[in-house]
Amino acid sequence: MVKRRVHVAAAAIISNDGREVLLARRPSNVDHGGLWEFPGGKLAPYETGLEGLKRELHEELGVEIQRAQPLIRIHHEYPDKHILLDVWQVHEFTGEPFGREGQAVRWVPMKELVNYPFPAANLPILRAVMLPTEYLITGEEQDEARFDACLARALTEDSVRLVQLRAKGLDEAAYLARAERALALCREHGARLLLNADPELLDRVDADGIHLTSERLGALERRPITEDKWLSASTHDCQQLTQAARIGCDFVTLSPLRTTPSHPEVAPMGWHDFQQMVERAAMPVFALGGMTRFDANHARAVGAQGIASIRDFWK
Ligand SMILES: Nc1nc2c([nH]c(=O)n2[C@H]2C[C@H](O)[C@@H](COP(=O)(O)OP(=O)(O)OP(=O)(O)O)O2)c(=O)[nH]1
Ligand SMILES: [Mg+2]
Repeated sequence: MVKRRVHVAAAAIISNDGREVLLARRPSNVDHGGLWEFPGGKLAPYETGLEGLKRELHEELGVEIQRAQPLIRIHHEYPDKHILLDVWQVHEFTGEPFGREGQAVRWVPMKELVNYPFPAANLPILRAVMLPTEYLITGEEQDEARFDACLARALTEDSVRLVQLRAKGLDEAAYLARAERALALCREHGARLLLNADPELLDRVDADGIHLTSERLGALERRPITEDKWLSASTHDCQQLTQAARIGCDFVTLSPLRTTPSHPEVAPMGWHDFQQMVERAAMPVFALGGMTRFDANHARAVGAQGIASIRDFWK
């Protein structure tokens, strides 16, 4: 049987305060009936994703999109069809949303999203909705006071909300001490902290998750931490992306996009290859390697979650 290919545009509509997202419930008489979804629907012939989304949100909710940005694209095999979910983050709209087709519609706090039953393809969308566009990786720093000052600056002035504590030069005791201070700073600013360390360290510091080096990623058979924590990993090629999906990573970095002073010997992949790999990855991907915040829009446009960087944030 040749499967039908269906291109669906869907919207993550975020409330003004950034805390809630709008969900709709699929009627009981359609496929995936009774499950919750991000409003949207199938594209008409020759429609682009954004055109189709505008039409669907008008038809289903009575709202007009003013500003939207690509969030994530997911290819998913259902038993009867191959579906491309083309998800947009809607930042601004006019009109008061209501279920024009009789469907239930509800604003749901981000934290409660995981309690709603969704179609199987939707898990990566939940991850993407909760993630910011920028992922800070901490710089190698000898001096603890300087470390604290750099992190505090990035959290306040750059409004960074996702931090990876990378400190290859520290022994375990020094790493743990730094992690405790970094965690306190992150909590103060509502940011999440992932430890680039042995997953077992999460028993010692109650951080928000673990970032795996590609070496740790390759050695794992299964997800090393519980579902309530976040798991990210460093990847550089398709094989590592597949491994990250296999062990249930929530998101990844993919590098090096450009040549960087820290890894001058590694050939950069460039935007073309990056885009092709991101398109096949069913999880949020941060572009890494010579990235600055000025690259974030372009990263989004080619399907990424955003950018990860040390140098652009560490000053
Ligand atoms: N809108 C939407 N569809 C989703 C999500 N997750 C998911 O697997 N799907 C699937 C379910 C359907 O097979 C397909 C969307 O088709 P649909 O039936 O809603 O299409 P439509 O709104 O154009 O409705 P219709 O006029 O064809 O009845 O995508 C999601 O979060 N939102
Ligand atoms: Mg629909």
